[in-house]
Amino acid sequence: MSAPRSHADGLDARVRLSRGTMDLDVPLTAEPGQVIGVLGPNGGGKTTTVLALAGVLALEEGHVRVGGDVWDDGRRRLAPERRRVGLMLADSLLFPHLRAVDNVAYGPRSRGVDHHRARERAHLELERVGLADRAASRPRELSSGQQARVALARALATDPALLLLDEPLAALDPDTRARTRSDLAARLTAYDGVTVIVTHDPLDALTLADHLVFVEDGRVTQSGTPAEVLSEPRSAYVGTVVGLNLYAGQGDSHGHVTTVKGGVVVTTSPTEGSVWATVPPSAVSLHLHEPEGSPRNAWRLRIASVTMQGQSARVGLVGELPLTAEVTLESVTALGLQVGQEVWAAVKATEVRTYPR
Ligand SMILES: Nc1ncnc2c1ncn2[C@@H]1O[C@H](COP(=O)(O)OP(=O)(O)OP(=O)(O)O)[C@@H](O)[C@H]1O
Repeated sequence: MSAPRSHADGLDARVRLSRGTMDLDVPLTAEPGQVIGVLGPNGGGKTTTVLALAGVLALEEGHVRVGGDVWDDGRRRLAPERRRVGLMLADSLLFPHLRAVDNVAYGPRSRGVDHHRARERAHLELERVGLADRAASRPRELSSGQQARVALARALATDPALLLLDEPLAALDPDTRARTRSDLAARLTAYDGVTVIVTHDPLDALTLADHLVFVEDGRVTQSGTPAEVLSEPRSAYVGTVVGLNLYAGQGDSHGHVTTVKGGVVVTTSPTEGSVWATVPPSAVSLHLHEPEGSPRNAWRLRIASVTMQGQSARVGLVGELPLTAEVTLESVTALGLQVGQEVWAAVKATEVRTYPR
């Protein structure tokens, strides 16, 4: 029987360093085979974390241990080229004059593997990303999605214990992105090292990662499985990513939550004390007049934005309670919704969830 896998065999890191005005302190642990999705707003510290794991930036404190090897202990740092690490960025950074197979073989070659074995390995890695028949193509003869797959093959050709993907799909158009995302997911399933993927795209994170870590202003604001994060977001940014209206507030035993900005939300599932309250945008209905039958939640708000999304529209509302509503296109037309207009927004108390903050 094989020994159970643990963080000691995978990634065990606490990345502490300052960069400019940012003070970064990010713990990250993962078992072999796990995919960690790192998300966060611009400037939050995601790329800095990746650069520290790769060894490009030194830790000031903390540690990076991978597969039981110490890569950085805050005093001594293993050079990037001596780490078993694979890196893939938004720009695939392929050598334009080299064929795909030689681009992939470059990694093992630069680590001392002989020419023949490096090329053999490169062919195998190209086959694993579905590009066996494009080995002789140069980057300019490949589509953007194929170039991304060559970059992935190159990152994996050195048998990294840690694979770092920083916005790997960001440069692709939406169709190519969707296809490459599923190719990437398939390849990662067969990879037994730890993967850390930095992304802005919730879909990338939810489809590729089995654990999410949100980094905002140098700190982890939430971490958990996608299901945990989806059901209980714990920062305004996470709320936006998972597409829920999220309010911090104080709850009482009668189901009233007074939000920190002053608005009141009523729920049938009260939690007392410091709470988060969520309202799904699809649960918000909009009306020109005060809704009858007095729903427990009705606010008079002003429309700040209307964005079409397929067959529905997202309506941004401001006032005593900032709110996003998702309504049908028919409602937009029937109500004649326009930016600047005042409307009533109603939400059933049964649709409001609360949980401790
Ligand atoms: N070379 C640098 N010198 C000084 N400060 C820097 C440097 N690079 C980044 N920073 C600062 O470090 C912080 C984190 O940057 P980082 O690139 O890690 O963020 P990020 O989360 O990856 O953002 P983005 O999503 O925009 O790529 C930022 O506030 C930035 O101002």
